[in-house]
Amino acid sequence: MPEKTPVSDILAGEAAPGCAKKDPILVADHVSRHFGGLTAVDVAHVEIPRGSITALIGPNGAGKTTLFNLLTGFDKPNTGTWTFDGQSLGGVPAFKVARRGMVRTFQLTKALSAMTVIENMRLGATGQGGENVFASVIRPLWRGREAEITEQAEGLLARFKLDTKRDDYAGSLSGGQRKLLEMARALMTRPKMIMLDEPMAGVNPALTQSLLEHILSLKDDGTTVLFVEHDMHMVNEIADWVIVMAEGKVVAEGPPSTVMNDQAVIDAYLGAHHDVDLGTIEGRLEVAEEMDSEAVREEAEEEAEAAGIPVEHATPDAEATPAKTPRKKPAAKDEVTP
Ligand SMILES: Nc1ncnc2c1ncn2[C@@H]1O[C@H](COP(=O)(O)OP(=O)(O)OP(=O)(O)O)[C@@H](O)[C@H]1O
Repeated sequence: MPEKTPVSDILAGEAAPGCAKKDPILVADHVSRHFGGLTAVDVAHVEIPRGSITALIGPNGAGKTTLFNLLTGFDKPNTGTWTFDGQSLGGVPAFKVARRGMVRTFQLTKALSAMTVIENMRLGATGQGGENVFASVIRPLWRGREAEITEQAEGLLARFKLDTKRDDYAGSLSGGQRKLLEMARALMTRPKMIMLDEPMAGVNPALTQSLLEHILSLKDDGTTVLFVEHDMHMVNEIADWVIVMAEGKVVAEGPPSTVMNDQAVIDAYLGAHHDVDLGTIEGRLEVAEEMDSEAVREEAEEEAEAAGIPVEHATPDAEATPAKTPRKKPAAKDEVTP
């Protein structure tokens, strides 16, 4: 398994929102997207380091998925320019973005679930997300390349241990197997950079380690990985670099060990928990658990001690829910856990 990339290999100067990288594969400037009166994304500048694993984190509604959609050509920005591997990509449609080496994964749609695993893989060769299945099937790219595409697909299925599922309907796969299929089909275009949208959502905890290893193996192959994830344990475990968004902007950047204790990050998460009573120690501990943040946890525990409240009392289910276990986002409705 690859070691974490040292910060000195990633960073060109000081770690700060929008900071320069030594070898960025993606550089974006003034990217904004408005939905009516709502500003979903308003990123002044961001750089993604080549050959590393970068996590994009932030509270719900921070704009992470919208930014993914913009950069990969699945949505159009109101303003902004960006380059990928030195080439301008603004305004380039999604399937061409994929051919230039940048792909994103998609949760399996109904149409894709009704196709077999191998058909999904063949479709991945077109760089389509799955919304326009029938148009992509007839793309001229197919002609004369079917045997080659099938061979490549079978190789990837073997790598992701899905070869025994080759002719099963994708909809019959477990949550973890679906995530592997999403990753495998994205690799059909042999991308330089892969963008994973919540790779851990809906995955049985027993399969998370194997999924993490598959993601690390992408880096081992020299592929740049950018992923959106709410599972902070995963972020700590595999990310070399973390970019934090809140209210459409990049609010912090750095290696996982420092970002989780950054005041701007803590504020962004705390501010997002309107449903949690942050005036209580229980509320603070709940947020600490979600962020996997020692700093927030220690602060809340100190407060509990000062107030003479035993921490076990402040967290009645502390034993049932170990502090290091982050809360998971619920699985998508159509996902079946193994
Ligand atoms: N097509 C759309 N039409 C209107 N508003 C949208 C649309 N897509 C996203 N938004 C809004 O833009 C904001 C950013 O959403 P986005 O899904 O990018 O956030 P996110 O950080 O990915 O959130 P989550 O972690 O919950 O997936 C939200 O307020 C969302 O409601």
